[in-house]
Amino acid sequence: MQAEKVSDTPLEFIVEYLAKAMKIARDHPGVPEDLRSNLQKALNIASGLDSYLEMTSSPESQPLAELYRKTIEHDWKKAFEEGKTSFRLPKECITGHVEGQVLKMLVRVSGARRVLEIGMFTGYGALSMAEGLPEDGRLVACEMEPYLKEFAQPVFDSSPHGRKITVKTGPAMRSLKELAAAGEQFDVIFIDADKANYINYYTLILERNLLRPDGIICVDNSLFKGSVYLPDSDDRNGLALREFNRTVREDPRVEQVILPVRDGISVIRRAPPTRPEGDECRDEVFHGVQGKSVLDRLRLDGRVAYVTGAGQGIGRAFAHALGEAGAKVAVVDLDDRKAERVAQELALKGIQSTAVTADISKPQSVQGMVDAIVAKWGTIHIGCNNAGINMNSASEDTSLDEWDQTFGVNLRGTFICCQAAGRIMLNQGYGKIINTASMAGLIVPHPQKQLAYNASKAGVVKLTQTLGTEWIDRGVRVNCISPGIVDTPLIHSEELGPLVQRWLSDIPAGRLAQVTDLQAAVVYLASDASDYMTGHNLVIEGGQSLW
Ligand SMILES: C[S@@+](CC[C@H](N)C(=O)[O-])C[C@H]1O[C@@H](n2cnc3c(N)ncnc32)[C@H](O)[C@@H]1O
Repeated sequence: MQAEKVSDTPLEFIVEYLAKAMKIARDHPGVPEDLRSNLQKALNIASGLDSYLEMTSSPESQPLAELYRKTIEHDWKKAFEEGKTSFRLPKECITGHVEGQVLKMLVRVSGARRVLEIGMFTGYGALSMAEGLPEDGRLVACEMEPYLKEFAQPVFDSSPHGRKITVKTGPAMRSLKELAAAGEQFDVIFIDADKANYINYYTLILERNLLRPDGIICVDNSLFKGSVYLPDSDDRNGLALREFNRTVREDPRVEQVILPVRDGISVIRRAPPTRPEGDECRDEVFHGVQGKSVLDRLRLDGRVAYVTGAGQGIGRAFAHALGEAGAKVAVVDLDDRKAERVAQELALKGIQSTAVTADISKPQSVQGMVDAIVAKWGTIHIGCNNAGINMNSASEDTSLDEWDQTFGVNLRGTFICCQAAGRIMLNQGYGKIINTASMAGLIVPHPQKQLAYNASKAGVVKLTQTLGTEWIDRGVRVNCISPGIVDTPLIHSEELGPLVQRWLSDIPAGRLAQVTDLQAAVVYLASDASDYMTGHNLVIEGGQSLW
């Protein structure tokens, strides 16, 4: 038999009292109809809210639903009587669907990688937040009762996110001190244990730097059934929360808002440091350039980029990287289906993208590409001239046709793109051009023969140096990236495949480059963080050119 539901949140109390008032109004014929009708309206609004929030929040995962069911069905009284728990834990302790979704959302939108929970109970909140963490994210849950760790672990094990969770049993204060002593720091901390200790947890978190700058503390039950604002309340926990909320409100190190979800969730953000006295700290090193941290300076929000040869391989990886950093991306390729496919991939990730077909060896085609992008997005800020070709032949056999074709795309084509996009950029006084050169412009990769490719890529480096210095005073930076041997389908051809083992012995890093090894470089060169860099050849080859 289901136990009668006990009111636990301000809203549940409102519903309970309205329902009682309504019953009285119904039972007393003398109550004016108007009063009855208004009471009913208030009751309808209040009693429908929680179930509506539940219904409209994204559904919980199967392991979360299982955890909820297991928790609600468990006999907590018996567990206490049998000495399995040191307190009688009410099942209402559980965070539940809507609050779990709020926590997961906060973890996701803040980009958190490390989360700390103080007071895990059966792990609903922990698993919700773990679901919001990236693959390599980590959550430490502090819980007094070893019994609860045993209770939660099988469900954690059934979830693909459970392995992100480590449970530390024992008093939370002791665990926090251990974590601080080990130099641990968290992006999000959820406080949901013994209310009287909230203030001590909060103080320790800030004083021992357990929360990273700009990190978030969430606090559960911060409205404590309304007793934090009811003048006649003498509930000990409610009064502790009232004092806690007031202290946080007056703490200049943080900013706070309380969301009236369930029993109240405080969201507390650790504010950026206030300007200290003394000249040495009042600079951009301390406060960031225009107040932006180094990671924020790598963002490309609002920028318009194109990448040629973006239908596959390195170009596709560049297109994804620029889009992930916030840019709108024109995916340019000779093959319209490939361009379209990559543009769709970007769109799936919520990146604004467009597919453009162009042959970069043809000036009119390149002009068409530039015009199409400008017509769509108004300008171009970032040009990645990446398309290139490579035909292998011994130098004595290299035909002029092969030479011309290779140079036509790799060097002449790159110049055509630089010039067409550069005109737009010079005109607006801002631009970032990133050309794809090659390690082959520095050393002579062997044993394969590729004279035209090597010479054309060496030309790309000189083109980059020349444009980079000629245009920098008008706001246009031109740099290039020289990848080593990249693991793309091209090198697994019948001709080149057998050479892979041989190449590996020439690479200090002991492996080929993956296209993802190049992604951060293109974002850096496209961003304001690299504004003082121009004409540079950024070599990413696992050390191969140094041996
Ligand atoms: C409200 S429940 C936590 C609910 C949980 N966050 C969830 O998502 O379902 C509070 C938990 O804090 C634990 N707790 C209470 N005092 C503690 C302390 N001093 N140290 C560690 N855990 C404590 C209790 O055992 C209980 O499991």
